[in-house]
Amino acid sequence: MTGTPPAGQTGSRTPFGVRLAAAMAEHGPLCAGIDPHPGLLAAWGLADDVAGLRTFALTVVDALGGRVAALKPQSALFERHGSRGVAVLEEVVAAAREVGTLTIVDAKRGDIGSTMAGYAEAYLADGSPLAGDALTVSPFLGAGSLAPAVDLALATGRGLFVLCLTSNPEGREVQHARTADGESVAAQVARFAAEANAVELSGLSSGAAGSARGSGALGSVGLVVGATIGDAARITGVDLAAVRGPLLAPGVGAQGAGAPELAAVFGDARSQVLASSSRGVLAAGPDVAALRAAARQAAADARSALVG
Ligand SMILES: O=C(O)c1cc(=O)[nH]c(=O)n1[C@@H]1O[C@H](COP(=O)(O)O)[C@@H](O)[C@H]1O
Repeated sequence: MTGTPPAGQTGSRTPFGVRLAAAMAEHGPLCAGIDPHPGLLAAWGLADDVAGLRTFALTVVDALGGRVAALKPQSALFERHGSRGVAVLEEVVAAAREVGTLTIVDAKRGDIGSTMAGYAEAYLADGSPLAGDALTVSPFLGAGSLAPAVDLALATGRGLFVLCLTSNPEGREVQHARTADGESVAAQVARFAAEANAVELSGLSSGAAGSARGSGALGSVGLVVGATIGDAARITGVDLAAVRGPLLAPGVGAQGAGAPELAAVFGDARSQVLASSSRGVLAAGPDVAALRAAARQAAADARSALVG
C-alpha cells in the first residue's frame, strides 16, 4: 500500500480502516489490551494507586508501542482511579500516538443520540485528549443512536467498534433476541455497520484510500465479535464478511479462546479479524522483554489462525 501514512497518525483524513489494515499487515492481527486490574498491579509489584496505574500503563506502551497493530486501554480500569486515572488514560493515548501505534479506547459508550454527540466529541474529535484512533461503542440503545459517533469518526479518520456478539455468555440474552420481523439484534447491529462501511468505501477514490479499494478494503466501522462465541454468528444470521469492516475479537487468552476458536468462529471473514488479548499478554510483565515475547507469540498464534 504505497502512500499509506504511519499507522498511528490520528486526525488525518486517511480512514481508520485503511490505517488499521496497514498496521495489521505490518505487525500481525493482534491488539494488546491495557487492562490495569488491581491483581495485575499487585503481580507487577505496583501499588493500586495512580502512580502504580501510570507505571503499569506506560510500561505497556513502552514495551509494545511500535510492535503491535493496536493497543486497547480499558477505560474502566483508569476511571476507577478518578480524574487522575482518566488523566493517565490521556497520557497513554498521547504516548501511543507518539510512537505511531493505533489506540482503540475501550469505553463502550452508548446513549441517546443527542447525548451520544457529547461522547463522540470526547473520544473522536480532533484535539480532544481522550481521542485515540477508535472507540468501542454500545448499540443497545438502538444502533441508530450511534449516528453522531459514526459521523464524527468518519469525518476525522477515526473508527468505531460496535458491540455485536460479545465474548461474555450473558450477552446472548440481548444479542440473540429477535425483533418483530424475525431479525436477531446482532444481525441488525451488523447491518448498521455494513451500511456505514458501504457508504464509506464507495466514497474512497484516490490516494492511499483509493489503493485500498476493492474486495479486501476495510471500512472504519467495525464490530466486536468475541472469539469465544462458537457458532453464534450462524445462529443469529450475522454475515461477518459482508460487514466489510474490522472485527475486534476479544476472548483470546485469559477467557479461553485460542487459534482454533479464531479460525472456527470467523471462517471466511478471518482476514478482517483483529484478535485482542489483555491479561494473556500482561501477565508476562513487568519485564519489558517478557511482555514483548508474549505479544509476539500471541500475534504469531493469531496470524496462524487468521492469515492464509
Ligand atoms: O470491547 C471489548 O474489548 C470487549 C468486548 C467483549 O465482548 N469482551 C471483552 O472481553 N472485551 C474487553 O476485552 C478485554 C478482555 O480482557 P482479557 O480477557 O484479559 O483478554 C477487556 O477489557 C474487556 O472489557
